[in-house]
Amino acid sequence: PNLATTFLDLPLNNPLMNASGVWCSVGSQLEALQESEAGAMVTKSCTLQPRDGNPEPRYRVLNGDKPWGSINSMGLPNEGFAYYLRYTERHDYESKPLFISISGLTLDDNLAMIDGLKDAVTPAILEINLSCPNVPGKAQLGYDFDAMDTLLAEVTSGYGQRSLGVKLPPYFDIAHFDEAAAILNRYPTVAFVTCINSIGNALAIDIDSESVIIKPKDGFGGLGGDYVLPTALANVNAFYRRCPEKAIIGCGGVKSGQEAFMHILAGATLVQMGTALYEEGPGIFARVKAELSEIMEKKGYSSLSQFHGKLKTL
Ligand SMILES: O=C(O)c1[nH]c(=O)[nH]c(=O)c1Cl
Repeated sequence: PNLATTFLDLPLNNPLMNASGVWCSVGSQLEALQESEAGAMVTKSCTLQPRDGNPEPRYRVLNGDKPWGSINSMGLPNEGFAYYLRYTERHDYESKPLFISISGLTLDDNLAMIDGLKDAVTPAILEINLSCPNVPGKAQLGYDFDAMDTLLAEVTSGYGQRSLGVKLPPYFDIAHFDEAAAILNRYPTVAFVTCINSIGNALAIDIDSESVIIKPKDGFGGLGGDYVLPTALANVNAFYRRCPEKAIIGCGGVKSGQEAFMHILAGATLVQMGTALYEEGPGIFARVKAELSEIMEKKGYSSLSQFHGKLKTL
């Protein structure tokens, strides 16, 4: 079977990539992704200035030996926009496409980063993060539809005719799928939607210590891993159905070829891995590629297009 695909007219060897935030904050990690079997890669969401982020412990896998997922409240630690812009200038675009994720703390910061990017000659693809749940005092843009609309109006005009994408939080209500999609569909240069970011503000408890397990925010943090797969699939399919002109990138609960296959069936063109990558490292891409290929072989599919978005209903 052939795992090759295209995204915004760029060729990819396979549809797998990292989720922003995982294994992509510093040069050594980015180089490891570059060397890995990932079909594409994305940088850690950045702010205009470097940030230390929240106090540790701020990431934990949940339930010890049999982890069902992760909880994190990193707090947007990153090396700052200029660092990632420099990486976009030294990335090997022949080997795989690069996405750059920005998550400005203010509209002005987002516009400043957009301004820095729009003149850049690099073909890095912009993914704007509207869904960081862990910056104390900063509500998620993705849950404030007016603010999201205003940001998209400003950002798309600042970015001109260049295509870009948005990273959305999970939604849990059909009316919210409808409203978010209606906003996105008013911005034709928003060429893709990445669903989902972590399920925000979960709480994990350790009964031995009778305590929370991460330090920031009294233990509240974003949930990833097996726990979020059904919600991730729903968001991928909801936006796939509602935004026929846009590509969907699936993220959430992918740890093997099985979940990658589900995301593609639900409408994802590319598939991101976060928690599973954090735990296994960049070798995961070769493993999941082989597993996806085996599933396709068994089902008689020779290309992704033969089942992409072909989820059946009853
Ligand atoms: O705490 C974080 O850095 C973080 N953590 C997440 O789970 N999603 C995000 O978008 C971000 Cl920005």
